[in-house]
Parts: sequence; structure tokens; C-alpha cells
Amino acid sequence: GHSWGYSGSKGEESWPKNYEFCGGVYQSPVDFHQNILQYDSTLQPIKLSGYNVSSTDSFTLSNNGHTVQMSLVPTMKIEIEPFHYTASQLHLHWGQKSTPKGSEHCIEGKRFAGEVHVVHYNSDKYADLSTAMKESDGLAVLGILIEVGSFNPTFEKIISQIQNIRFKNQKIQIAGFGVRELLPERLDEYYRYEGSLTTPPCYPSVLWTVFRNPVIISEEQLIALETALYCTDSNSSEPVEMTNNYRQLQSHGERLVSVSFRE
Ligand SMILES: NS(=O)(=O)c1c(F)c(F)c(S(=O)(=O)CCO)c(N[C@H]2CCc3ccccc32)c1F
Ligand SMILES: [Zn+2]
Repeated sequence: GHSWGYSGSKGEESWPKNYEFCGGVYQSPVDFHQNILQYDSTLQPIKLSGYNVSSTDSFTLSNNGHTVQMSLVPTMKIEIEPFHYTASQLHLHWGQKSTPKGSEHCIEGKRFAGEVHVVHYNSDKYADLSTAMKESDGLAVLGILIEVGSFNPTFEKIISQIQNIRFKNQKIQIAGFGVRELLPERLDEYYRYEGSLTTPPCYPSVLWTVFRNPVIISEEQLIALETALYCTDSNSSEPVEMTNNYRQLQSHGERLVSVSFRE
């Protein structure tokens, strides 16, 4: 289909031309700032099951031209009352070496180094992701902010492989691992709001859960992510570096963001 990107003539200003929802309501990402936050004491800790995937299973790591995507296994599920959601894929957003700030969601205007998204679909109601993503209650995405600090051995299972998928449509199999380790310790502290896919087709079908606490990776790991990948395939005459693959902040409109924590 049409190709879209994050810069130039294919950038986000042109997305609504080919993807009408991108110009619509309930768009993501948004900034979590004080006057649109509302404490909600009924928000429960996120319940994971099957997240500690055995190394006898395998994930497919691929460069899809927009991000590095890792396919997940359908035994990985989350429960967000009243529904259960089955994991589909996880992918990343990041900046560039000279401006290492590439998260999609921001907290009080602060953009983090990057962001992990774990995409799930409502498997109580829909057969698969493609069906679910068109429905307002179809998807649940977990957002994990990335900060720079010490080396992260779990993250390294992805970072160590990206030299093998530098170009679009390249993919490799990697051994399954504990995806729980990519999430922060506190699954009970998060921001919650109704939003959308942050890429075309931008369907307003996502129940967003963005954890309060970031995961930490080293500067070297972040630089590897920022410098390894291309949006174009290996025989392209004009290679395009895969950097700054985050969407600009969208307006909240009438939306409030619920928070599961007080201070
Ligand atoms: N930030 S986000 O969570 O909104 C989000 C992405 F940022 C992103 F890049 C992708 S993608 O599949 O890697 C590339 C374009 O769809 C998806 N992929 C989802 C959406 C559409 C689709 C269709 C089939 C499989 C996965 C997805 C996504 F949900
Ligand atoms: Zn994403």
C-alpha cells in the first residue's frame, strides 16, 4: 500500500491524505500534564500471564521499515477488566544520536530517550489483531518509557541482533525470553487513556497504559538502536536512516488521562 514515513513529503502532516483517521479524534500520543490528569483509585495493577516465554519458543525480530518489531506468542496475555487481551507484537520508538529523545508519550512535557510498545488485541471479543484494530475496544497497548543509565541484559537480546536486520523486510528468529523483564517493576503505577495507533492507519482503537516508571538501558545500547537501522531495503539507491520514528504530541480534546497513583 501507500508508504508513509516520519519525515519529508511522507511525514505525519501528510498521513491524513491517505489515512483519514490520522486527522481524526482520540489520537495518540499525548502529554501527561497536571491539569488533564485524574487520580482513579479503581485502576488495578496490570495482570500479565505467559510473559516469561521459554527459550524453547522463538520470536521473529524484523525491520518493517518503520521500527524494529518483535512478534510475540499468543500465550502472552494481559487482563484489563473486564477483558483479556492477547499479545501480538512489540516494537520501539527512538530519536537520533544528536538528539537522543524519541519517546512518543511525554510526562509534563519531558520527552524520554525512547519507548517500548507491546501491542495486544481484545481476544475475548475479536479473532485477531486485524479485526480488532478497527474496533474502539479492540486493542490494548502497554507503553514503557526508556531512560539512559546502566546496561540492560534483557534489552540486549534485541539490541545484539539489530545488525542482522539493518534493512527493511529483513528478519531473524531469536530465542524466547522473559518479556516481563522489559517492563518496569511497578505494574500498578501507570497513566490510562483512550487513544489511537500512533502510526497509520491511526485507528482510535487503543486502550493505552503507559507505566509511570521507565526501564533503563545504557547509552551504548541506545546509540546502537539509533544508528543501526534503515527504513529502506538493502538494494535501495537512496538509503533512509531509521531515526526519530515517533509521532508528535496530539491534542487531548475533551479527554482526561486517568492515573493509578497519587504521588
Ligand atoms: N505505536 S503503535 O503501537 O500504535 C504501532 C506502531 F508504532 C507501529 F509502528 C506498528 S507497526 O506494525 O510496527 C508499523 C505500522 O503499522 C504498529 N502495528 C500495529 C498497528 C497496525 C497493525 C497491523 C498488523 C500488525 C500490527 C499492527 C503499532 F500498533
Ligand atoms: Zn508504537
